[in-house]
Amino acid sequence: MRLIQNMCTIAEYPAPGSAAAECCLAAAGRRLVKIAVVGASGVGKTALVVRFLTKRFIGDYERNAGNLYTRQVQIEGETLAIQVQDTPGIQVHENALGCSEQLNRCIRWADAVVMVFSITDHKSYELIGQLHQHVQQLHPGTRLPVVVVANKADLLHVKQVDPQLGLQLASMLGCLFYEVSVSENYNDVYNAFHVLCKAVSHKQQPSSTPEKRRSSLIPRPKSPNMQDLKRRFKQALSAKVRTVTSV
Ligand SMILES: Nc1nc2c(ncn2[C@@H]2O[C@H](COP(=O)(O)OP(=O)(O)OP(=O)(O)O)[C@@H](O)[C@H]2O)c(=O)[nH]1
Repeated sequence: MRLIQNMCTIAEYPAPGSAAAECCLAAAGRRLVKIAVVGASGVGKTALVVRFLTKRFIGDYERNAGNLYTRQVQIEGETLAIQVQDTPGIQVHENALGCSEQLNRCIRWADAVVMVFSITDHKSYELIGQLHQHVQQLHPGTRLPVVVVANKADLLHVKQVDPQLGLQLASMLGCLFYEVSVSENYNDVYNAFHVLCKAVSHKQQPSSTPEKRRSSLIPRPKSPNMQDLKRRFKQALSAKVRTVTSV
């Protein structure tokens, strides 16, 4: 995709996890948050990513081959570098997800995932449960932050999925949920990404949680005075020697 090349905050990178991309960010001294955007074809993944990165809605795109972009965000006073990986649309073959190795690599690479469906496409909604399971399988032993996004909220007249169902599904899966219209509202799009960045940032810095910070401020009990300990040890020893000699 060429349309955002003129944005100085955005750069295209050759591949997720490529040494070149990560070196750049490391050199800038930024912590890095990696987000993959996944979902069925045509649900608005590219439109969502471009809206988040440029604030603009651009109606038509080439079919996505999977592009990676980066920008900086402010999270709780810290500037983080975030990389957003747009991915090709997922197909379903006889009830099984058709995930390419390229897509699996993107999911493994990610610190967090945005799962998009369109309220105008019931099949794209049905795919979310399976997709969530697939993501968890690719990240065994960790709870990856995931946001479910119901897009095209402006197209109510051709709605096939009640957004309420999306909310129910997301809470059943333990994910956050945002209903957005990429074409009409930037703030909801921004919030969906922002909340993910925050979740990852907290995960990356477990020692800076408020509980930990608080506990480090509580004064520790003072250790017993060494001189006092030595004196008591000597006393106990000489008492024992006295007992033995008196027998
Ligand atoms: N009305 C409306 N159209 C949208 C919205 N978001 C995306 N679209 C349109 O939906 C179509 C598909 O959008 P894309 O962003 O290309 O979808 P995609 O999921 O990246 O598609 P693939 O590249 O095939 O996986 C485009 O014509 C967009 O303009 C929205 O919020 N409202």
